[in-house]
Amino acid sequence: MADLLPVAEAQTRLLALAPALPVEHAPLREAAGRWAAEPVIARRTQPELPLSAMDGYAIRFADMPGPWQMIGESAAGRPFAGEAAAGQAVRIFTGAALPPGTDTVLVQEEAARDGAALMLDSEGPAFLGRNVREAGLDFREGETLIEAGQRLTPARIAIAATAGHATLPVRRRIRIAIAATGDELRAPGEPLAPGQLPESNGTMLAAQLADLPVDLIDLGILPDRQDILEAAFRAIRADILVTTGGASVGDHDLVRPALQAAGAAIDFWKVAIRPGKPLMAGRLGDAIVLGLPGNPVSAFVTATLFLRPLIAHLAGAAEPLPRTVPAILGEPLPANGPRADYMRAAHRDGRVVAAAIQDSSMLRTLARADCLIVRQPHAPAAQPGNTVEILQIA
Ligand SMILES: Nc1nc2c(c(=O)[nH]1)N[C@H]1C(S)=C(S)[C@@H](COP(=O)(O)OP(=O)(O)OC[C@H]3O[C@@H](n4cnc5c(N)ncnc54)[C@H](O)[C@@H]3O)O[C@H]1N2
Ligand code: MOO
Repeated sequence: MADLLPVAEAQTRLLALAPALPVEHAPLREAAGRWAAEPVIARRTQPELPLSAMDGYAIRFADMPGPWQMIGESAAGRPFAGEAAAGQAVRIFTGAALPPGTDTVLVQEEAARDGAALMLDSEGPAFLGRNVREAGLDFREGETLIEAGQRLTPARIAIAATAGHATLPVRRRIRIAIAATGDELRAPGEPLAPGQLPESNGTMLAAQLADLPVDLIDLGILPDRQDILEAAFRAIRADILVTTGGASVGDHDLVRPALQAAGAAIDFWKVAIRPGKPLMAGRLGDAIVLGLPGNPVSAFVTATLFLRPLIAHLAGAAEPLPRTVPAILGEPLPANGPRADYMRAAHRDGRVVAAAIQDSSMLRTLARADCLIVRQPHAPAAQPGNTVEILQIA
């Protein structure tokens, strides 16, 4: 197994092939799901003024227990114009600015009204500042709200909007060409002659990348012909070329020779991983090439561990690799061999159980799985109740 590259080393070498893509300023809705290319700094303080957290009455706490004289109203976006003096109160609503002279909000459920007179109907606010959101409670102008390399999640898009940004700095979108290879493949739904098979890897990969900032170039199904593969690879104008199939050692596994004939420099081929051993990576002109194995489960696992991280890295992610989480094993596992194993598994009664058959051609076990149990090379046998690391996939 000396010729098989450990998974972590292969990931490091793949990411090292990636250039730094240019930064652009994308409108917030287009920036969502991408990664901040620079820190995002607050351009304003939130809230800018003390605001009421409840519907009720703005009062001075020193006037407790009342009564008060009502002098006006403050609503969100329509603040009270004047200032409250001792003994005065202002009707106020959630999100409205606290009128000058007041410091506390009496919620309306604890108050009684008689015309312009306001009285307590229970104990009232317990302390000065009750039900008031102080200026700067959320954040202050100049504070860093999002670090460079963090993903622009829905919450981070919202805070950027609140902080005064209409656009955010992100790496430009990534152009990715996907080619399935194999004479036996036909587009999904097409009639099949004996020995033919519906193409599924291209569709699966597109689905696996649906949440990433990529523009797909679909090269469709390429035949097992080195000259045709080479011509197709030469014509690529993309940041990443992904192929599936033809990566192994058979007479019809022509992706590597075709890439080399097209001028590609292969950085590595074959990784100590199951499934997915014949994975290859390299450069073809300006493009990074990733050759995934053809077995559907192998393509899925290597896309999870290599293709998605490569895209995240190009897109500016500080932490592009998928993160495992601990889980409790429900059934025993045998000792592992020399390759890291990513076993299709599912949660059952709060524990994870690996599928009985781990064949890399079987989409049914993959479709039933909600996680992959990660077994390090030479991991000893594991028993129910042991903690294992998993990658969530559904
Ligand atoms: N003598 C050896 N044989 C094999 C080795 C080896 O080391 N020595 N490695 C095995 C491993 S591990 C894998 S994984 C496979 C993958 O090889 P390839 O990348 O060359 O894959 P293909 O032979 O082209 O296809 C494998 C299998 O998957 C089906 N397939 C391919 N593409 C698609 C697609 N786009 N959609 C659906 N199904 C696809 C294809 O029909 C084959 O059944 O090699 C082992 N062999
Ligand atoms: O390692 Mo290959 O990916 O199963 O069968």
